[in-house]
Amino acid sequence: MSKVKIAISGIGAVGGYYGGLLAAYYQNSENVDIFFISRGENLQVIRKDGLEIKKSFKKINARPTLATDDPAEIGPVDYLFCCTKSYDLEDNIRSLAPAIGPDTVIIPLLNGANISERIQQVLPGNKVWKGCVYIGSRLVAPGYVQKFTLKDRLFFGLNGKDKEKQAELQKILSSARILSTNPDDIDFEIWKKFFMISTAATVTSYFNETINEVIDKHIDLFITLGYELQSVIEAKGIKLPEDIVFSSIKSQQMMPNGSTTSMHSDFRRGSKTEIETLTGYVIREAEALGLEVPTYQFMYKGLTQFPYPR
Ligand SMILES: NC(=O)C1=CN([C@@H]2O[C@H](COP(=O)(O)OP(=O)(O)OC[C@H]3O[C@@H](n4cnc5c(N)ncnc54)[C@H](OP(=O)(O)O)[C@@H]3O)[C@@H](O)[C@H]2O)C=CC1
Ligand SMILES: CC(C)(CO)C(=O)C(=O)O
Repeated sequence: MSKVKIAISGIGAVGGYYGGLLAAYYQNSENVDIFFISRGENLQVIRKDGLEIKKSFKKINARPTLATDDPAEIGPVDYLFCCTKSYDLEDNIRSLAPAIGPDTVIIPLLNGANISERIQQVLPGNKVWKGCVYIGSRLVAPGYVQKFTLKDRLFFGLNGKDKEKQAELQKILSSARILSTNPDDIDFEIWKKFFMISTAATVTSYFNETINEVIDKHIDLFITLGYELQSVIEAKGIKLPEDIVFSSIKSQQMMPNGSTTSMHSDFRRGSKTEIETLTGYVIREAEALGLEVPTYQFMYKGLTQFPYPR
């Protein structure tokens, strides 16, 4: 039997965490090869010293079969996890062409409501599943990923399709101690995660405060964003849990003090951000549906039209 080839594109906070756990477990495996698609100084450090992952009190060093910035060195893989940011999703997917064959399954782990659909538009003939993750992690230095939340869950799938292949992937993940769920209704999970991250990323970035700070000081606006987003998602015909506005905030109260969203971290660093995917998307969808989302609108305006206080 030929080896299962798995590539992870974007060895940052999310790709580094999941790719790292896979590479550490399958190092020297006769059945599975793990490839990292990375670049720059991060790639140089990983090639030299491996990738270090800090998870609670544990440190794991991971060395993939190959770490490269050239997907042609890898060739077509069985599974390709996409873990870059959403602002360069399409360009990144095009650059991955040499690693994508007719049987390659693509699994995006990015935050966003329509990430798989965006990939499918670039690759209309390929298999694109859906995915999302609940972890909080950061690439704190080249070659070094820290996970700061206890929460640790990866959801993936494609409603009712490819079940056998999904079972194969889930076995590969669980052997590497990656907690994953392959639900019957992956769309539900994607929208639930989008709900959580869109509201939290928007409010933490707007106030330049951590999740617990905005819960303490601006709970009213956090809730209002939730109601606005709930109205948009429901108008699209998507069913969410009835208590989504409050359960979503409650689930984030469990995050360690000082935790914030990755979009807020990007604003703080002065980097490019995912605002169009996490905030702008809601405004554009609301407009198309003829709905008002005033709180989203003023926060979006504040975040896009004024210099960010740092
Ligand atoms: N961090 C978190 O806790 C969570 C993040 N997410 C989501 O996951 C996605 C990824 O986020 P995160 O991991 O934090 O982001 P990071 O910026 O930490 O990681 C993305 C990585 O992708 C690399 N990259 C981008 N383009 C390419 C390319 N063409 N070739 C090789 N490498 C590339 C970046 O390199 P470079 O630095 O050189 O650009 C970077 O190292 C986002 O959608 C985010 O919202 C979801 C849940 C939790
Ligand atoms: C808020 C958090 C850490 C929760 O998983 C997240 O998804 C993100 O920052 O992108």
